[in-house]
Amino acid sequence: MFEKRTWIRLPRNVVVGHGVLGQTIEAVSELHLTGRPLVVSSPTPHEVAGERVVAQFEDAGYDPSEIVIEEASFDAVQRVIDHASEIDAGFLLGVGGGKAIDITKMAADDLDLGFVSVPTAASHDGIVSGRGSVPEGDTRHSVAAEPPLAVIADTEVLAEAPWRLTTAGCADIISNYTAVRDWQLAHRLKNVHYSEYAGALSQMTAEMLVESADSIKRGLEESSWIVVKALVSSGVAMSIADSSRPASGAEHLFSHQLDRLVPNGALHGHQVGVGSIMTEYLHSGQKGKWKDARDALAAIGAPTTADELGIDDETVIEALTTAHQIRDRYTVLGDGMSEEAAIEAATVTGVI
Ligand SMILES: NC(=O)C1=CN([C@@H]2O[C@H](COP(=O)(O)OP(=O)(O)OC[C@H]3O[C@@H](n4cnc5c(N)ncnc54)[C@H](O)[C@@H]3O)[C@@H](O)[C@H]2O)C=CC1
Ligand SMILES: O=C(CO)COP(=O)(O)O
Ligand SMILES: [Zn+2]
Repeated sequence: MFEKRTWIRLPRNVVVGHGVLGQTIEAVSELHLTGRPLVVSSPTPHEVAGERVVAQFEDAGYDPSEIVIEEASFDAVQRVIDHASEIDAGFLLGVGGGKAIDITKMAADDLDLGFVSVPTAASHDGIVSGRGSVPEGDTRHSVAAEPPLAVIADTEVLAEAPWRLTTAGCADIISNYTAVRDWQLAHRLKNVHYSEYAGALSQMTAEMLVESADSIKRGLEESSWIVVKALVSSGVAMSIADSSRPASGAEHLFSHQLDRLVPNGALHGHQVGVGSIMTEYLHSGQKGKWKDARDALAAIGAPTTADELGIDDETVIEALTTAHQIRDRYTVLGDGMSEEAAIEAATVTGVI
């Protein structure tokens, strides 16, 4: 008997463009979501877009409520769950960067409520994914979460966000190259399930972004359009895989470890970008493609060195040698790098 089964959960409405934040009610009512909307955001996104979303619901006769969270943590998820239960929320909207969106999709999953993703920055590829990424103690959890029923990505809002957020989104996409290489390696060495479709989509997304590098420029709204489409595509790859594997390999483990060592350090996308220069070197050696990764990042103005991340050399080495401990995910780091090997990789690639 044929036993294979797959269940791919994707958004129904992906609304991208100039001023589409003003179409929130339309996008939501088309989904037949009922009850009180709960808008979840973090402090700046609350000012940039959250207030406007709440005002639209008020004008349309809904009875919205809002909660502002400060960080991505299980405590924050619980606060949202408690607030949603208190007000008897009917559905949730996550308005903000990766952290606010992750918290909302995890709370929505627990509450069994619909969730709408409203990114205010093109800084990460969790906009569409059905995964949540949260640190806890010495580890980093990638947990199944509620994928959005709709995405409302207003390119006017995204283009007005600080430029570094957009370059971080580009770097999160460029890191897909090494993430897929790690995934294939884990498939060959550890028989980890590999999805050809998800792997190919993730790689193609990175290729298309790199080919568009000339059009990704500060002050051009078109750039936000290009980047957010890539972020959506990368999230779809994660949804197809039902795992963050297509977009998260050793370069992400390195970044997660940096988050532990230097809380509030550099942006997620910038860290994974620098990580991918070094993990590409580990995959393909000195004459390999690590220079392509570095040049692609440099072309869009993302950091390529520890200095540009604002992180000292010792911390980079500590993160590299301990990254494999973060999570049970086999990558090119294997069972860990020696300090000498880490210094060699970081030095040859010019990261330190
Ligand atoms: N679940 C998933 O599949 C994925 C999750 N992530 C997670 O997302 C997080 C990284 O996302 P980020 O967006 O970099 O972090 P973030 O949510 O902390 O946002 C970065 C900063 O940008 C600010 N910001 C957002 N929109 C703004 C705007 N329009 N104007 C001015 N400032 C604005 C925020 O207030 C924050 O200070 C990490 O926790 C990472 O693990 C990243 C990729 C995929
Ligand atoms: O950041 C991600 C993909 O870009 C998600 O990855 P994690 O599963 O490592 O949190
Ligand atoms: Zn990422």
